[in-house]
Amino acid sequence: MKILSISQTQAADRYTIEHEPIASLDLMERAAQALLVWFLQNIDPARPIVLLCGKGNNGGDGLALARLLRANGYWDLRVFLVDHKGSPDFEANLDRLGKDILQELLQDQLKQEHFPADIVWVDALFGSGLSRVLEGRYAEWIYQINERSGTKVSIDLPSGLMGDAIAQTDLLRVFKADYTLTFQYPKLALVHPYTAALAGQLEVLDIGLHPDYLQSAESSYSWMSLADIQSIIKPRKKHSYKGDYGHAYLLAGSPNTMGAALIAAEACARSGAGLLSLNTAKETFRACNSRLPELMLQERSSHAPNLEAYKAILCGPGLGQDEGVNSLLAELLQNWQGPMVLDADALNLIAKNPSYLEWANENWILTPHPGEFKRLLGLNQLGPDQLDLGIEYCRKHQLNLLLKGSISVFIESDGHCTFYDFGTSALAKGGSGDLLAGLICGLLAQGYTIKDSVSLGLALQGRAAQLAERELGSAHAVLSSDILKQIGKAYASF
Ligand SMILES: NC(=O)C1=CN([C@@H]2O[C@H](COP(=O)(O)OP(=O)(O)OC[C@H]3O[C@@H](n4cnc5c(N)ncnc54)[C@H](O)[C@@H]3O)[C@@H](O)[C@H]2O)[C@@H](O)CC1
Ligand SMILES: [K+]
Repeated sequence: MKILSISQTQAADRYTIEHEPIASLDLMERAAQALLVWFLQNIDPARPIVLLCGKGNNGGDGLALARLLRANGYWDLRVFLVDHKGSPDFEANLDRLGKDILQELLQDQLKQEHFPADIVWVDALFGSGLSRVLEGRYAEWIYQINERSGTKVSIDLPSGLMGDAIAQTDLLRVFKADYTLTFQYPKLALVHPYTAALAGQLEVLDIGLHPDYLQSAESSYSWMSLADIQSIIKPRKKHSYKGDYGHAYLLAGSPNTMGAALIAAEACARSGAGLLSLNTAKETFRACNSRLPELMLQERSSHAPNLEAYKAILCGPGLGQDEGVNSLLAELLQNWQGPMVLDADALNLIAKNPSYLEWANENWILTPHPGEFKRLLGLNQLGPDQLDLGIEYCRKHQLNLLLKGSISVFIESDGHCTFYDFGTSALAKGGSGDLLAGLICGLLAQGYTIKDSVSLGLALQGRAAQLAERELGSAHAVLSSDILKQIGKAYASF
């Protein structure tokens, strides 16, 4: 699914209104119906709800939703208005709403009034029409509400977030949503690593914008959903043997950090790779054999072996950064032309030796977490320009980079970005990155393309984590070892 700019978003609305055709007010009603369905599925009608409505069409959505909520049994409703005059669709919806639940939003109201702790705040102040940072009473309201408890739901965009003007965002002047219900497709600010956390959990609601516009619109950003994954998976053939599924080669582990290598190796094997060799420290062989007897072990030396037999390589998990490892890595980077995942210590060594990037090519996939990303790019902190800097880095060195996070971004060597929201909080633990790197390497070994390996790897990791969480009852308790055991069920779930 493409991610469109705000001007394209506005054009998509106009195109739909003209070509479906549909009246703008009816399109707003369709949007409100989609919002209502989400509320019916997620919010108990007994809870108190306050809707904050601006005077543009985002406020109009809020008014239309308030009317539909009321008609569907949500009785404890209040609507705060910032103005009675606004866009035509806002005013039309204002006329349709019972006056008894309307109230003017006063300057200090949110600060002074008592609101119950289980309240649901609906933010319909600003959506895609926001053109500058919030100031004055708007900034004050956002500040006051962010201090309040309750469940916070934003319509289309959290107010204060400019859909695609990331650099202009003031993080302290944005409504901090628990859920953002956005229309038709995500906007860049909802998935961008600098601002995504402000949107909370993202829900994309289909409001039937015209498919012809969406198809023809150009964008270098896209969004992948789990529904897109099934078509990627290659079935395993009955008449096949291990050689059909590729031989993966792992350069990973050292005596103190074998766990990372073993997690990556097991993930690689469970992804379906036919054969798996691990180049690691000799003194760990006994542990490797007992934990994963499927492994073929190769004693570490400071020279790379003949790599002809292998289809894909993973370097990094638990590798360490000593001189022997460094020269072995350099040799691999220089000589191997096939698909390769570079993670953890391999990234740290590249950050220390930027000249290695001269050997980079389109088969490299760097998989940094934000700390490693900072080191690779030589940044002190990650600001609003982090994605642009990542794109520049990939284009310059002609490599691919997966920036891992609660929403991960895959930047291809041509600068195209794909965003993935497949993670769960169970993955916020050591071992998750090793597991993902192993999955991607195993998929590459089986002949999946670079992009498909990344997409399927993230999907398997995310789904397996969800399944482990369900089995154990809580995200807190999930370990990488639990996630590894769910990879089979994750495959079956697509
Ligand atoms: N037919 C359509 O175009 C549809 C629009 N929809 C809704 O319409 C929204 C966009 O509506 P609008 O374009 O009216 O824009 P908004 O409702 O986001 O707000 C625009 C208003 O805010 C003012 N404004 C902008 N920045 C400001 C600032 N920093 N401080 C104070 N005022 C500021 C503008 O002058 C304008 O009056 C979408 O986000 C979505 O919620 C949906 O109803 C779906 C259909
Ligand atoms: K909003």
